[in-house]
Amino acid sequence: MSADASIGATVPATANTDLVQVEDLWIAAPDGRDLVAGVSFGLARGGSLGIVGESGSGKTLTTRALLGLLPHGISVTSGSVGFDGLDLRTLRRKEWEQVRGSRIGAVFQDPASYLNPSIAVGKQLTEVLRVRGGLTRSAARERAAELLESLGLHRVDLVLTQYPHELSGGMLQRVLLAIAICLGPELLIADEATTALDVTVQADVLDLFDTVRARAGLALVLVSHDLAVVARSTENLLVMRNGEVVESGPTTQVLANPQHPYTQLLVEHHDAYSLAGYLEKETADV
Ligand SMILES: Nc1ncnc2c1ncn2[C@@H]1O[C@H](COP(=O)(O)OP(=O)(O)OP(=O)(O)O)[C@@H](O)[C@H]1O
Repeated sequence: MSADASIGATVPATANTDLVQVEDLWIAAPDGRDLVAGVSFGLARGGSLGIVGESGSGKTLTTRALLGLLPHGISVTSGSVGFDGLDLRTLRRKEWEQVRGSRIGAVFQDPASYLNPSIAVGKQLTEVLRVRGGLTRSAARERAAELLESLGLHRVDLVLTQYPHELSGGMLQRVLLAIAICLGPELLIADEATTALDVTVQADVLDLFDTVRARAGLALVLVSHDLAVVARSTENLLVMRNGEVVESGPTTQVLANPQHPYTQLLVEHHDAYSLAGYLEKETADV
């Protein structure tokens, strides 16, 4: 799909055909303090990018800029946030509706807080398919069941009638993922989406990201404090500290052979065993 010329402004044309082009992004707090300072990265269509860094390093704010959802009072002060040739900074509220949730989907750490506790999850999913996807009631129901089944849920007819509190964390994350991908986005943002899950469920959900990406050619931005998670699921990596990118490059290369002292520290303090499997090949190549 190409940029819709009817919404927003386009980013200056370059030879770069990346789906996501973030250039020299600065984000500031209400008191003027810089929270994100000069972050740049690109992400190819169908590609994957991990963002790691300690708490407060600016990972979430960077991805929130891609969703046009910065917390109240926090603003982008300069730089550009390009998506398929569109400058997201110039979108108006109405225009965001054509992008957020449809062309860019997102899943977060606490799926329950993104679902309405008093509405059955099936209704929440079918509403998106009906209202935003234009499907009829019965087509939406059929599509919702299909989607949940493809995301590894069993007895989906029952699940569709259940309320968020009746589902486990892993099931809720699958429901949220179904909502995030049901309109066929080109980009999925996953911000600590597997952090609260136990290790086996976490692996299942990460497998689902792979499946969905392969099936739909989806690009992925994966924010995690866990180096093993990004090592497993992303091709390229940004390491952030104090709002800045201190190191970037192919994930296996950055983690197997970190150049910046901060990345070295992160790798050193990470459970070496959990990283080893993913880095084996790279280490053998170095
Ligand atoms: N609503 C807010 N008001 C003021 N400062 C904020 C707000 N949200 C985030 N910040 C500040 O912005 C900086 C970057 O926050 P951000 O949430 O992007 O970090 P992060 O790397 O995602 O951390 P974590 O891993 O803890 O989620 C931090 O210093 C944080 O305190």
